[in-house]
Amino acid sequence: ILRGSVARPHLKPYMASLQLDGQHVCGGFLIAEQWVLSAAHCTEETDGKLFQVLLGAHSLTEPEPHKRLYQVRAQFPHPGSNIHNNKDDLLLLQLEEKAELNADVRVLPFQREDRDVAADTVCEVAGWGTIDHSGTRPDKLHQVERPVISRDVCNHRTRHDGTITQNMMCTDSRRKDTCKGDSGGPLVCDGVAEGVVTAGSRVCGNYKKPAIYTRIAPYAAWIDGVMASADG
Ligand SMILES: O=C(O)c1[nH]c2ccc(F)cc2c1NC(=O)[C@H]1C[C@@H]1c1ccccc1
Repeated sequence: ILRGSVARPHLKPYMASLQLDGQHVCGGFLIAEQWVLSAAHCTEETDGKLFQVLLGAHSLTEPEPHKRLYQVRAQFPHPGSNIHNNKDDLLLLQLEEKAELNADVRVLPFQREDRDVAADTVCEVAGWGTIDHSGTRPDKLHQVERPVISRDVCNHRTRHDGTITQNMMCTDSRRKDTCKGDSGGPLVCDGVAEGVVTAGSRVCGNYKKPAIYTRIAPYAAWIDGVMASADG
């Protein structure tokens, strides 16, 4: 998160850190007791290894009362996701067991009504991604508020030039922005997850390249289907 602030500890109890060998790779969030939603691109350099999911954390390194690392039983990248674009950039992770819910570990509801969030709506995004242009990685969760921008503005030829589909949405990236390592985290508007930070490589903090999110509502049926089919 660029030019945000350290989050209030454990006030975003749905946040997950997807880790490999103890290293944060991407964000994610708890959508059900045994399920985390993230971004499919985050699995690109894992050569088939499964993530581990850290829940209940504020600091990535310090001991905290409800912090716990969960094993992943299975990972389900959306079948339409691919390395060439940001389409269908969603990843469902089934935890090895149901997460123990408590003050620091809680499910975040996601939007099921497929309607665009109005432009200028101020939403919030959090993550353990880079916090400055030299790529400093934070130990604590950061957050930032960002206004939604319309798909038309985001698709302008000087911005993302028509690549933003109906299943994507954008927020203003002037100075304050998401950045590498924040991908997979939720864009939260009025307490509901509306989008997932896309994990395609993208410049951060440049107003000409707004942040891109996968809208969740269009994928509600896919999410429900995967959760229902995997012994759950
Ligand atoms: O965050 C992203 O946008 C993104 N997209 C990807 C695609 C493939 C892929 F193998 C990884 C990623 C990845 N995450 C990262 O590189 C994470 C490792 C870097 C990082 C940044 C800040 C703080 C901690 C760790």
